[in-house]
Amino acid sequence: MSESFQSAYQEEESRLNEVIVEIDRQLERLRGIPVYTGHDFTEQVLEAGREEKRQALAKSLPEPYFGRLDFQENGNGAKKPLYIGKIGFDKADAGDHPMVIDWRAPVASLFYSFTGGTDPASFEAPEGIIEGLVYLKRNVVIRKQILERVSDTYNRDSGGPAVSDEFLVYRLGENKDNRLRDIVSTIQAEQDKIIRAAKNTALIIQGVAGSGKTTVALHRLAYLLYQYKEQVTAEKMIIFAPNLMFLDYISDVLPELGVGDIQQRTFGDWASELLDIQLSSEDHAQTLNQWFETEPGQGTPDIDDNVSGRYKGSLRLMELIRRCVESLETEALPDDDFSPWDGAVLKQETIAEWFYQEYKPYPLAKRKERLLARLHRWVEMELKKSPSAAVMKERKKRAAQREKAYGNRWPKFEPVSLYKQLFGAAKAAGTWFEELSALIPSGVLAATCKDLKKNVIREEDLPALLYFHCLLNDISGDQRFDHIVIDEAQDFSPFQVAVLDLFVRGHSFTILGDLSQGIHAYRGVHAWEEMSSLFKEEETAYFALTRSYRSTMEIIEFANDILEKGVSSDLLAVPVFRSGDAVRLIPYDSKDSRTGDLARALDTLISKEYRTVAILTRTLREAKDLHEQLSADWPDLNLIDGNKGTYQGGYSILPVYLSKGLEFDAVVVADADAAHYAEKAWDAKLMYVGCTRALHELWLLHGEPLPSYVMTETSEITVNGWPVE
Ligand SMILES: Nc1ncnc2c1ncn2[C@@H]1O[C@H](COP(=O)(O)OP(=O)(O)OP(=O)(O)O)[C@@H](O)[C@H]1O
Repeated sequence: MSESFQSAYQEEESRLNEVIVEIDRQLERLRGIPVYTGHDFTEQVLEAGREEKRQALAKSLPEPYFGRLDFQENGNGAKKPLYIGKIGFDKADAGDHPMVIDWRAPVASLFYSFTGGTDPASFEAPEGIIEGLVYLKRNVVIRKQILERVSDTYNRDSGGPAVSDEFLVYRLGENKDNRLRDIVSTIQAEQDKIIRAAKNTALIIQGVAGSGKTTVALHRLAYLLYQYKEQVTAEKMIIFAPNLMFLDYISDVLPELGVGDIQQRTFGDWASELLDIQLSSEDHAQTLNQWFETEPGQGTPDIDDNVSGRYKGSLRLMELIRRCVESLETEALPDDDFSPWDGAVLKQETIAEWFYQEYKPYPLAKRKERLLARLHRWVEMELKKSPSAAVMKERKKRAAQREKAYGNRWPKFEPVSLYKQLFGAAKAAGTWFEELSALIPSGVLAATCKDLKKNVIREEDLPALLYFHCLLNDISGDQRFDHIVIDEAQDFSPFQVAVLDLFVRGHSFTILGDLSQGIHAYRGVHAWEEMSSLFKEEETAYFALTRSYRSTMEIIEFANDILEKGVSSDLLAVPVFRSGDAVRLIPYDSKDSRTGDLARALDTLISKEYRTVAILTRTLREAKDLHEQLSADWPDLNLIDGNKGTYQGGYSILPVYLSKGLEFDAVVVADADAAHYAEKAWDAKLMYVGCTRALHELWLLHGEPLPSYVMTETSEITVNGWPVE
């Protein structure tokens, strides 16, 4: 241990003790105040504040901070060490600066945005830009109040070098458990920009595999809650993610950041609940079957804009629906007078004036409702003019029948009913439906009509149904969001985002994805312009994350090669300098040895004490078969088949397409050969997704031949055959 390191360690240890004593002191004081349970409002507010503080202090006690930045503000005295933690707090007797600064505070942004050199650094504070000099950037690891590591990543005294990746590499080298974790101690400058971007912007983020998209989105939510406390609440923020297992996998990050109550849903769940409709239970499995389970190696059918999912996610359908509702509005009103009994007449022109002028600000369903209520009030007024009670009774009876009949002459302003009419699955309320239906691609029209006649509603129908809903009804205050995160957004459609935009205030979106992982291209976007074009230029911002933090350099270079050769993509990842074992390409000894070889691979990797290991098969069928064959020897081996809502970690077998979003210490790609992965961009993307799930070690077991996009010849990156035992 060098002398300077020893003194840094001692300095930090004594500072840590000081902080712990202070937290204990404050906690003791707060716990000594009896909990207020009375009815006095002011006291209740004070008690809530004390309770929040008690919890925050107790939470920060085991690890009060993780970083230190020595900063000297221009024209404002001496350099000061700023300690940065997940939760900020001041010294009880108000010292001249906080003991620990919340990582989300403006000054803490320097800890992340400062990349080195000797030039002055600056950050944006509420009072304006503050400039100064950074002297030291230090990471510390504290666990259970014990100082475990001190790592200086920048020291001005050493000539002002670039901030080093040493601490980041140390963190990335750790084995992962079964959950995504927070990264507050190592957020990178490019990620920090996204986390702290202004709230009312539709951020679109293209990030290579492992660039921290999901992680960054979660940190951004925590930041928005801190920075815009007056404008946003956790309950009014939502994360859309692809499935329940993925939501479970990411579910620890927000609580770690001290944030609760943010809604985490799949789009299908949220939309079908809002519309109060039941989605077809077979839809999901049928879609996956159609696209992923057909004969592997043959490649998927070609995808164009008239494929059902692409069309139903398109702005073409959105426009059709808008026109449909526009026609409904012009044609809805019955074109004759209303007469509740012979001799009483409410002129059509009067009704039209109510509908087209007075109630114009309301959406259609509300206008109809208001109009019929007013018509009823008019009837009641007229009834009062009856000459006798007997006549009144007779008129009342007649009026009730005619009001009902009149109401029935109006179209039903109900999404499913209108959608069925548009696709020819129910009798249309007007000829304009047919004119619009003729614009729908014939294959989509016929298949959807067939489904709808059987009341089968699929997830791909939801944007259209939601849009009908929005055009016909009010979106209530409690249905509106302060912010929406869309993860794996390459699988979302422009129509989905356009409809969600109606539910969020100020276009406040974080939309993250990776086009290279667009394996659901039959429904997702093929270019980010499809989404950015939904917003005005000043409402949206685009960021690209190119550094990949998950995998070793060898794995990233191998995966980049798949993209270059198989997808002709230039969205390549830049690795952090973290070297590991070469990627292993292992031919099966023979066709019969496949199961044995995969078992051997699993056994070898498990014996290396990785906490998470996965075998990725090309199809679910193969995953199930293999799981059955291997589970006798490994009873704890999980089969991930897309039906579970939780993610257990440990050792898993799953089809490659279900691995998207997850990561494992070691990955075995089973059957990485041309018989399973065709010479098509889509298959290369599947292979890319599979390979980029690995943190430390990647093995590909295969028959012959390999697809052309699998690199074999670069000895620093790949090696052939089993490790020598
Ligand atoms: N700044 C960072 N410091 C430490 N670890 C990081 C950092 N950024 C990302 N990581 C780690 O990299 C891994 C990938 O992160 P994440 O899953 O958020 O990436 P992603 O871009 O969503 O990946 P993919 O698209 O491949 O699913 C995680 O283990 C995460 O903790």
